[in-house]
Amino acid sequence: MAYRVGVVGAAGYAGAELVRLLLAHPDFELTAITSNADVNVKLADVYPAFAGETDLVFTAHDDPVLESLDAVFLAVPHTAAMGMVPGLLSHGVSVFDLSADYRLDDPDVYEAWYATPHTSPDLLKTRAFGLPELYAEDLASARAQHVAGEPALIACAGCYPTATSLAAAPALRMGWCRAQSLIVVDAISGVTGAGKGCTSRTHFCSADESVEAYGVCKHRHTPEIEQILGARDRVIFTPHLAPLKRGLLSTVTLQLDEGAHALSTEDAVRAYEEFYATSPLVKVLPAGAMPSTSSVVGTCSCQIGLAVDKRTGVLVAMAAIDNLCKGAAGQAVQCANIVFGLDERRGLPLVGMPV
Ligand SMILES: NC(=O)C1=CN([C@@H]2O[C@H](COP(=O)(O)OP(=O)(O)OC[C@H]3O[C@@H](n4cnc5c(N)ncnc54)[C@H](OP(=O)(O)O)[C@@H]3O)[C@@H](O)[C@H]2O)C=CC1
Ligand SMILES: CC(=O)N[C@@H](CCC(=O)OP(=O)(O)O)C(=O)O
Repeated sequence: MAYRVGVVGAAGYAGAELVRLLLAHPDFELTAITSNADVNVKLADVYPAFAGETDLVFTAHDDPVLESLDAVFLAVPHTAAMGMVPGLLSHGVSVFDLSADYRLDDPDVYEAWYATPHTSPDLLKTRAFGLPELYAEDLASARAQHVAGEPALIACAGCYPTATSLAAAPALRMGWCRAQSLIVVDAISGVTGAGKGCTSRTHFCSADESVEAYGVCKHRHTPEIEQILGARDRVIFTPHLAPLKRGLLSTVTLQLDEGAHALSTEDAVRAYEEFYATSPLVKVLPAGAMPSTSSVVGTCSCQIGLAVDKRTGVLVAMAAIDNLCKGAAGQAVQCANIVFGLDERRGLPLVGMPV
């Protein structure tokens, strides 16, 4: 039996990626796609990549059919999502929210970073955090809710927090890092990370042939990364925009504790391989190999590379993902697979284009 699902915000970049994945998924029947800007327009007229594959037509974001579905994926901006989630849940629809609205545990932290009061803070206590490799228990609870006939709310992790945390969390959880030390994150994203709308920063003439830092010391993903890593006020996060369509590389520098100074790169690789032994979407590369965005673009895989610098006593942990896939749509489908009792890889592309 196929589960009936919908995508709200399907004309946006993350929404269109959801459509790509869901149309190819054997267990989900994509029943509704919404866009207010393109209502009554055929999907293939907006994204010619879908020509000949589907006759789906956009309906409005408040299409009542959404309330009858098994699950809805929300690919709308933060603040818009929290206007929709309580209503969908009240109709028994599970929600996979790609926005930041339900990611932060503390509504005051949300208000401080998003300049908007949270309108359904109670849901923050029961939502699952959608980063399966690091929040298996949350996803198991969401699965149990589904089995019990209750709708689940999954707050899918952000793109930068996903790559950064997959790179850094094992070292922190295994106790390798010096207590209270700073965690330095330099990350690079392709321009689709900024969504479909064009700004002076993302305009071709600004973004092409240039790499620039932005949001320095004030990016809204900082508290999300700190929450996942359990490192409040210790993350220095510097995102950069690069002239790529898709792809995100996060390079994290972690100060090793004296007890971990004997660690070699090979030891670190072995320990990370063990940490991710039951996480099929994460590929830990051998010592000396470097993750690259080109290897993961179009896939839901995350490649991790590691290097220990004995001279300075740091671990450099790097993770490459496709911001639209493992960083957004693919991770949402991975979470849905788990909630609906399917193999977490079901329907997800895992091997990129070799060249
Ligand atoms: N792009 C990325 O790499 C990632 C994105 N995300 C998150 O996914 C969500 C979508 O991002 P992205 O696809 O990049 O954004 P886009 O700007 O490309 O698309 C946004 C979509 O949201 C809809 N929308 C805009 N405003 C509203 C509103 N007020 N109420 C309801 N719907 C609205 C638009 O609908 P319409 O068609 O009517 O204009 C559009 O379809 C965001 O929350 C983003 O933070 C998460 C991780 C990575
Ligand atoms: C390149 C670029 O501009 N990226 C976006 C982040 C991507 C995103 O969609 O944010 P969420 O993961 O929180 O949804 C930014 O820096 O705001």
